[in-house]
Amino acid sequence: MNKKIVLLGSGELGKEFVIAAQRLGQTVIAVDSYDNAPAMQVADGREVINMLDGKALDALVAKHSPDYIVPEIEAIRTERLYDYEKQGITVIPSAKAANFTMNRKSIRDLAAKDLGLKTANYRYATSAQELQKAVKEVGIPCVVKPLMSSSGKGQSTIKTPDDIQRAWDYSQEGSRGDVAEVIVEAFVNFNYEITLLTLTQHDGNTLFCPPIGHRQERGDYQESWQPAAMQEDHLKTAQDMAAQVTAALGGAGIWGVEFFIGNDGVYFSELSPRPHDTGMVTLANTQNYNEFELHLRAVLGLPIKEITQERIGASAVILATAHSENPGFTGINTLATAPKSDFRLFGKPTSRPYRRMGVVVTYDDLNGDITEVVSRAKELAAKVKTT
Ligand SMILES: Nc1ncnc2c1ncn2[C@@H]1O[C@H](COP(=O)(O)OP(=O)(O)OP(=O)(O)O)[C@@H](O)[C@H]1O
Ligand SMILES: NCC(=O)N[C@@H]1O[C@H](COP(=O)([O-])[O-])[C@@H](O)[C@H]1O
Ligand SMILES: [Mg+2]
Repeated sequence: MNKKIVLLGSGELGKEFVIAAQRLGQTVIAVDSYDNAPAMQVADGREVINMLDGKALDALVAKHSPDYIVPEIEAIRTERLYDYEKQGITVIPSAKAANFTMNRKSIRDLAAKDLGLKTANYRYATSAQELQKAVKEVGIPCVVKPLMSSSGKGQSTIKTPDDIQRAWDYSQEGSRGDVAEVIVEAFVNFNYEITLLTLTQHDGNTLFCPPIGHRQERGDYQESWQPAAMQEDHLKTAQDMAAQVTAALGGAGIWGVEFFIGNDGVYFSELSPRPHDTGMVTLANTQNYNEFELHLRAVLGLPIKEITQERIGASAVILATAHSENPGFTGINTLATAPKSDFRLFGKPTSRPYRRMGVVVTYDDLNGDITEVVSRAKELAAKVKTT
């Protein structure tokens, strides 16, 4: 069963996915907009194209005629994926999932309006003037995000009316794709937030990983841990919502479904139809299969009967501090000698401030102390500096 997979996006998440695929003898062509991206370094082949260019995507798919197309980022001309599905290529998890999640409007309207899930109150705006009006309607504080962006790019919080113009300008700098529109969401004063990794399978058996807690700065994750302590009824509510939204989008794979938990219950935030950055905590072997192995097995249609928690764990990111064409690290020996921990350096060929360059994972056995495991991950990550 050697299958050919075209991976659209070749960052750190793709790299671990390719490693999982290689271990089961699959062939992967890794694609991104720049050469020597992390996943390319371990794949069978590579292509450098602009994935927002439909013609370039068509040519790539025609050239390789893969069994599977696995999107790894959002910035893809996802409308084209429906056609590839019609040609008999399996898009993971489905063309609809990739298409709806690339634009915050489609996924938010599906969740809030069609499925009636609880979300932050929200409006859309296509100009600074419309944003003024939208902010009045949802109230201050509120969060502004480009419809097409990820990892917090172009995202900011409005705390006073004076912030509105700046939030608009910032959203336009951080937006990728060709849409100028933003979503403005009421600020949810949550107690904590989680990612619920959800596995959908061809046989209809949907499974959930233990919830992952995480902390964000500038809209980007800093640490994550598993399991996140949670009230049983909140977990059940989140699982129900995750089952509904993944069923509406269709297909098999791992999904990172994000929730805020406040005093007034569980809010659906957004989801990735692919491995999630906060799910890198599973690289600490917290589960019988990490999120990348789960994704690969779901892609190949290998049945997963259960997901079990084997350890507790945490992850903390290693971020670059400066622009470099030849990034390096100091402090790696400290990581190498630390007990109950491991790390990844992604091999990104260039750095810019706040670019994620690596990750530290820590773990303990099931009766360990999660707070201690998280502090250890943070302390270790802080010992590494990029040069
Ligand atoms: N309405 C909100 N109220 C309070 N906090 C929010 C709200 N929206 C976003 N945040 C905070 O910002 C973080 C990033 O937001 P979101 O997940 O929407 O951005 P993103 O760019 O899609 O990030 P990623 O691609 O990494 O998941 C959230 O995890 C949360 O901490
Ligand atoms: N929140 C989404 C996320 O974490 N995506 C991961 O980051 C890479 C882009 O990194 P880069 O911006 O450093 O090239 C993506 O390719 C994916 O692996
Ligand atoms: Mg998010």
